[in-house]
Amino acid sequence: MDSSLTITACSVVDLRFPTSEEAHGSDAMHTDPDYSAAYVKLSTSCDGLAGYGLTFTLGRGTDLCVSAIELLAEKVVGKTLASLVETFGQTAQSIANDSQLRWLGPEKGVVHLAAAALLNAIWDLWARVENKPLWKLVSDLPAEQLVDCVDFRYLGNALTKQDALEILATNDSTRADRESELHTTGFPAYTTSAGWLGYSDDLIRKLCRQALSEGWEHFKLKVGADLEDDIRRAAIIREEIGPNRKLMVDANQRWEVAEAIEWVRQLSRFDLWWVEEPTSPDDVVGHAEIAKAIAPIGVATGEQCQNRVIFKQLLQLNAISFCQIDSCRLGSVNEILGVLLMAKKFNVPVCPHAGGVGLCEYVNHLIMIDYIRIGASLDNRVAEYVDHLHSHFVHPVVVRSGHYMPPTNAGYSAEIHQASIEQYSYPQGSEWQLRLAANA
Ligand SMILES: C[C@H](O)[C@@H](O)CC(=O)C(=O)O
Ligand SMILES: [Mg+2]
Repeated sequence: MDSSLTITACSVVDLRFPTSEEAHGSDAMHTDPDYSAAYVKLSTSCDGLAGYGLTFTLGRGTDLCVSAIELLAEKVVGKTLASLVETFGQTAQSIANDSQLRWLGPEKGVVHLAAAALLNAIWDLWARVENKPLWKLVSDLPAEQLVDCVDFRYLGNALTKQDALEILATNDSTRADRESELHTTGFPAYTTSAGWLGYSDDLIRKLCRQALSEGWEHFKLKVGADLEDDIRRAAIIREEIGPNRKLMVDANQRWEVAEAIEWVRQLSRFDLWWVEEPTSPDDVVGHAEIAKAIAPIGVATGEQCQNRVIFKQLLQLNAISFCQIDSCRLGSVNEILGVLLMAKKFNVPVCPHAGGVGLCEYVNHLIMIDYIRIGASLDNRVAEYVDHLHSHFVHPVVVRSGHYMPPTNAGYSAEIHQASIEQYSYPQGSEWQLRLAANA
């Protein structure tokens, strides 16, 4: 790497896509999501070379993330890329732990989402400089360097640096086989695209049939608002997909603990594989209680787990059977690597969340890293796929017969077409100007 390559500027755009107009992405708590992103570009001293990153939001409030990223940017602008990634775990820690901004978290909420966007852009830049897709950059790192990217603070009673090195060492001799397997068959995925809460019964049927024809084997249905509706919708989807394919449900935090147990009991006739976010993402003990009561149906959670400490507790208390990392809620690859390593140590499969804009593009890299270097298994592993907004990305995900294929372009895949930015930046983009004028 050219050691003088310097980050010269950080620009941030508030991008919003009006997905709520057709209920795409809707669930029992988020009834009108406009899939959105605070989108970062890090310009550099090398003309034409930039790093791109984003954090996922739901519409209103994206501007708060934009402001937080602008505040954090002073930690990277003027720095060389080499100095930032040399001890990347420390860089991540310094961004997540600004001595004043941390009061707004710490390591949670808007400021942590902002940290993720900024760090995602640094990872993208590093991968571009090395001319590798992000997953390949990380998969090729020497074990010590990979482990130095992790922020181990607060993990000591669950995962040490030594544990991490041992996990990597155990997987080392077989990693090339797994990498070549990914090139051939990809990583298994599931679809949520047929099951959004705001979709009509007819649309669910139609989308199930379409997904079956595309080779999907795992389906997720949104539930939690009304039991009778859930029973009817689950019956439709089970009828369409048959008895042998996997069905998961997602309540998006809608229930009290006892209510979750009873609701799942009512839905268990549809042979559920997991129940996702049954209650508050902060209620670790509640998750453990639900997990015990509904077994063998598994509890899955993570898309709104604010940081690695919550994941640590969920794992320590046997509260989850599926660990759903989120590429933008955790503090980027640095914090995610720590969670992947903990999940491996506790023998819990990682099934990343990807319902959002750009999240499929990101998890595509993360599952490759997990399979090649850390989790090293496909047992009970599926990554989420949703079929929205991919055409806005310069290098969109490639999914074949229900499997994510390894990205081939250099970087972390978050770069968005300039034309899309001009249409969907908020409020000045042409699509929003049309809508704002129509509503005036
Ligand atoms: C608001 C989002 O679409 C959310 O429903 C995504 C989600 O829970 C998932 O994909 O899982
Ligand atoms: Mg979910």
